[in-house]
Amino acid sequence: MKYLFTFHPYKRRFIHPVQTNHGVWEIREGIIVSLKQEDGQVGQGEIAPIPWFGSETLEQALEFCSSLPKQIDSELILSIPDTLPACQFGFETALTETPEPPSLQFSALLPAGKSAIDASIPLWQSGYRTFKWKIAVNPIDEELAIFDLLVQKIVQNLANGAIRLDANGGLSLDEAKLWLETCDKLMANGVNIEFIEQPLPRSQFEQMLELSASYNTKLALDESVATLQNLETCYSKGWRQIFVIKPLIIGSPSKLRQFCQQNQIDTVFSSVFETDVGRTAALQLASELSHHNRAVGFGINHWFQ
Ligand SMILES: O=C(O)CCC(=O)c1ccccc1C(=O)O
Ligand SMILES: [Mg+2]
Repeated sequence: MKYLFTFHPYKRRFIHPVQTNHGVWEIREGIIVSLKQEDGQVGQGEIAPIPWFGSETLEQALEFCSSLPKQIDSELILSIPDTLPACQFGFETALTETPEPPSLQFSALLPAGKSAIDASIPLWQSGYRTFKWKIAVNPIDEELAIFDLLVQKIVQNLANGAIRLDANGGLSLDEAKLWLETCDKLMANGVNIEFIEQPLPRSQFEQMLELSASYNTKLALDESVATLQNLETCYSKGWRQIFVIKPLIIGSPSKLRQFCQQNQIDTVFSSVFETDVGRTAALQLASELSHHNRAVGFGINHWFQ
């Protein structure tokens, strides 16, 4: 099948810049690709790279789009190299129509620092029961003190709430142990700490593997499994706890499907602050492939001005 190919770059400013251990993120840039069939039907897909996370850059994606002829076919799309994972996702999802995904449980992302506490209240009231809080942004004693209040507010007082922490690879080994001890104690008191995400940088896989065997609190890999090749490597090296999957940057959705069907891995699907085009395709994959006891990290769909 031949398609008429066009693409449109976009740029959106966050209402509240996103703060992580990697720094402050103010503008989300990406590309919407359109594939028009001979009968006039148009399929859309989204390319939303995060270079600091291990995907290609926006420039590389733009260069790839610009290098293509006006007419392309699915054979070309299925042969996009693994060095362009966000392009693989954008083009492949534009080939197929996505039905409305069934309803999923969503996790809400709290702002870093102490504003998390106030932010959690209206989110709880609007129905969120899983919250993710970024750590390794401020000094650890400050964050431990805020965490204590956060747990009192949202998890302990109100039954059935869960909290996940995301360090974005920003902890030292000692800090990671301190967080894990803290979480283990809370868990022993009935607090639902779902997991700590990417405590150490991806260069420290072996240490994370050891930590995952030494504490009750679970660990999730995120930066370490940014692409499908990374995920396969971590799985083959013995990772059996949680894998965060960011569909828009992991690469080919058909290869992801294949991997998840062959290996019963524990997954958490997560957004990269894409538009509704990528979001719909990503949620479809999440509903097919995620374990339904884990909320998807696609909460609050109004990030942008
Ligand atoms: O996963 C979520 O709940 C929200 C999305 C999120 O945290 C995120 C979004 C963009 C880039 C990196 C990350 C991250 O998980 O580190
Ligand atoms: Mg993360």
